[in-house]
Amino acid sequence: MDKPAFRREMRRRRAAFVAALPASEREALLAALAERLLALIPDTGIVAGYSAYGDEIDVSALGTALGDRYALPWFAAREDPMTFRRAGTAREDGPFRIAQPTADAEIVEPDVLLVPLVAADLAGNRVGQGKGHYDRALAGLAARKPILTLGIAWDVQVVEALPPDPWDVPLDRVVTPSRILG
Ligand SMILES: Nc1nc2c(c(=O)[nH]1)N(C=O)[C@@H](CNc1ccc(C(=O)N[C@@H](CCC(=O)O)C(=O)O)cc1)CN2
Ligand SMILES: Nc1ncnc2c1ncn2[C@@H]1O[C@H](COP(=O)(O)OP(=O)(O)OP(=O)(O)O)[C@@H](O)[C@H]1O
Repeated sequence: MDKPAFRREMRRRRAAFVAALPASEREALLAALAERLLALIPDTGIVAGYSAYGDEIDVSALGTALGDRYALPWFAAREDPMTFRRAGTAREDGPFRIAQPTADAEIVEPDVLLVPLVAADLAGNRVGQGKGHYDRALAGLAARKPILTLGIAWDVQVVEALPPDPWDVPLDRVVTPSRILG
């Protein structure tokens, strides 16, 4: 199966899982994920999360818990590289129609990067949106300072093995509501 077909297949699998997930169970899984993440994340440093959209797993509870230390991806335009700004509380829609901090929020360099996944394997190889935003961010940030990278997903998004592309930078850990891999 080629990568676009695999990505579609995994998005379908995620959609089917989320559609069948009762609200109460969803809340329990989100709380379990936030708790696992809080236990893994060091006590200091900037943590870049993401504003979940569609069927992605929501990490906003972690953002609330981290307060000032929480940052989000920020884009001026679709073609621009991904940057990060302190999350604060104000949000506006970015060019991908994903909520982001306002343009006056401080630019920051994360020490911990939460990476929303379409799929990952047991070794931390990853498939995302396919636009290379996280591929480039992982390469760029890691060249400047040590960074902890945590892939975030529902359990159904984890597969045994994915063939990595040459530019792929494996994740340090993959975290789901029930497991920490890696
Ligand atoms: N919640 C969240 N925030 C994120 C990402 C992500 O995957 N999830 N990103 C990850 O890089 C970055 C934004 N990059 C993105 C790149 C492409 C699309 C996009 O095209 N989405 C549409 C169309 C997909 C398609 O090409 O078919 C979609 O999902 O329907 C979205 C975000 C940073 N913020
Ligand atoms: N370090 C990099 N610098 C420039 N371009 C890159 C880099 N890494 C990847 N790319 C390009 O970005 C695209 C990423 O496609 P790929 O299918 O690997 O996305 P992905 O695994 O879903 O990851 P992402 O979540 O980063 O989009 C490819 O076209 C690749 O050539």
